[in-house]
Amino acid sequence: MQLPGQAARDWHPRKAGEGQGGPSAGHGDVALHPLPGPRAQWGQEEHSTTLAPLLPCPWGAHGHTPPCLGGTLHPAALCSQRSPGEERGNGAPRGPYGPIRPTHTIRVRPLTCSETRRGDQRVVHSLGDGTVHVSAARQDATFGFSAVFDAGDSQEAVFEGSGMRQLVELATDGFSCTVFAFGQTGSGKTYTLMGPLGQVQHCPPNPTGSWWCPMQAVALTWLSIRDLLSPGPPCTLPLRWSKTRGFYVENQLSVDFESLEAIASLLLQGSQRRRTSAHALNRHSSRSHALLTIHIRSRNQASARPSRQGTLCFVDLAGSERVKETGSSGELSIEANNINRSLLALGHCISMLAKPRGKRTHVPYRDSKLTRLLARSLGGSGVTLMVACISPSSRCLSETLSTLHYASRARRVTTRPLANRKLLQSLEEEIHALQLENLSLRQQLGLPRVPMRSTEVLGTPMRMGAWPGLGGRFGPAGLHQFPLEGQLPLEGAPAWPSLYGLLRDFVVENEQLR
Ligand SMILES: Nc1ncnc2c1ncn2[C@@H]1O[C@H](COP(=O)(O)OP(=O)(O)OP(=O)(O)O)[C@@H](O)[C@H]1O
Repeated sequence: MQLPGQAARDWHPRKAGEGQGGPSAGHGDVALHPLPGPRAQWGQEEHSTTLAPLLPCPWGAHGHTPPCLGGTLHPAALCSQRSPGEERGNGAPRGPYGPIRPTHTIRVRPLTCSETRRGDQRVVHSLGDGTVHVSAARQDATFGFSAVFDAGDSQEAVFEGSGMRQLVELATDGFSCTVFAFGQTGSGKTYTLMGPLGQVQHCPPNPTGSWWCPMQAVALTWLSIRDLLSPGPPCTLPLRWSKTRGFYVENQLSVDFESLEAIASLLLQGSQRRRTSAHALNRHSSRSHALLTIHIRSRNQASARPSRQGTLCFVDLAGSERVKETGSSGELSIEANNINRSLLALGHCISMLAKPRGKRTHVPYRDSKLTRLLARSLGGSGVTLMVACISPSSRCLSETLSTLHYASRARRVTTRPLANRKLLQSLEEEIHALQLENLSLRQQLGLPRVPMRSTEVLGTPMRMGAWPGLGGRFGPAGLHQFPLEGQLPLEGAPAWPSLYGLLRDFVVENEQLR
């Protein structure tokens, strides 16, 4: 299949599930870094918006080093902006990396031309240090978040300061990562995820062809799910559930890329397929939620090392709308009600997830298509970054306050990230090889042998179940009793060891011995 005007060699569509088991031939030059791209239609009003996606290059940070040697890949990196003690619930069960709270970032957009013309006051101010102040008669309030970006901050500042870069690095290491943009209509969600003109850079090619990144994109309304990458007339796709995959969209088109231009072009066409309408607050208001998923897979066939398979999902939620303020009527007002309905369902899930584990009852994921698809990102094994977008205008005050309260509530939600099983296996192999090498270096230098750190016998690759603390709970030592993605450790399970930390220790020791 080929999109109009798109060179066939540039992209390679597949239905979801086709050829997902391993790297496909010839799709190596995938680049997910901002590049100059054509003008996008997702959210243009007074400011021009273009495809300058906040999608960095997966191999840029550490693509040619063994997994995790770069030292920046621990999910704790995402916690660095949090206050002490926030990361771990008291006595809460831990994943391999401990419970993680989604990082919460606020982005305040500039006043638009029409707001300035109308004489709207600027009532939202960043006070620095992750604090945002809303000042208005009788409604003064200050909120604290991981980071706050003001009207003058660039896309790059948001990318670097919000933790998005670490998120991408985690995705390249096998984690399931999600970036949510939410907020009132016209608050800059699409702009934040897609970016402005001229802020894109050239991305280095993927020289070893070691990554393979099929991409999928859907638009969701209350009633239907549509493929944004599939050419031809729009058709509704079914939402299914399976034990292994959880909720997923059936027959979704998956597109492989060989160049960033191809991604930019396809995103542009995808964005044009997403329905937008004009109302009083946004001339190009999105009438659906958009989910863009990039499956990041390494293609390390030569070493026969298991490949890493992470995902990076960008969720551009449709904005909440007060029909009185947007002036919507007819079909537009029905759409607005449906958007609000699905955002309410999302809010209910977040409220429930934000409760302490003991007090949590049923999380109503099944209440909407949106919450079904986001179930894993919200409370499961993924790493999530939430960007709340707000308008600084006095006219939007009540919506702004409600977004900030919503974001504060969402801060209490934790997830327990699990990298995929293959990655963990490859980490263990890496640790084992280093351990042997260090031992032999010690012998050559006449240094004493250090005690082994696990129960394994030298010469036998370490097994996941062999780590202290794992055997008792998840099965006998020496067996692969690692929970699958989505299967979370049980309440009260012993702390999981940090393979990353151990690997880093061995690398440091190795460097010293050399
Ligand atoms: N940080 C920013 N800097 C400059 N312009 C911005 C910024 N954020 C948003 N804008 C402009 O504000 C307008 C609305 O932005 P956008 O369409 O991204 O909002 P939205 O939240 O996605 O709206 P909706 O929910 O209605 O789709 C656009 O014209 C966009 O270019």
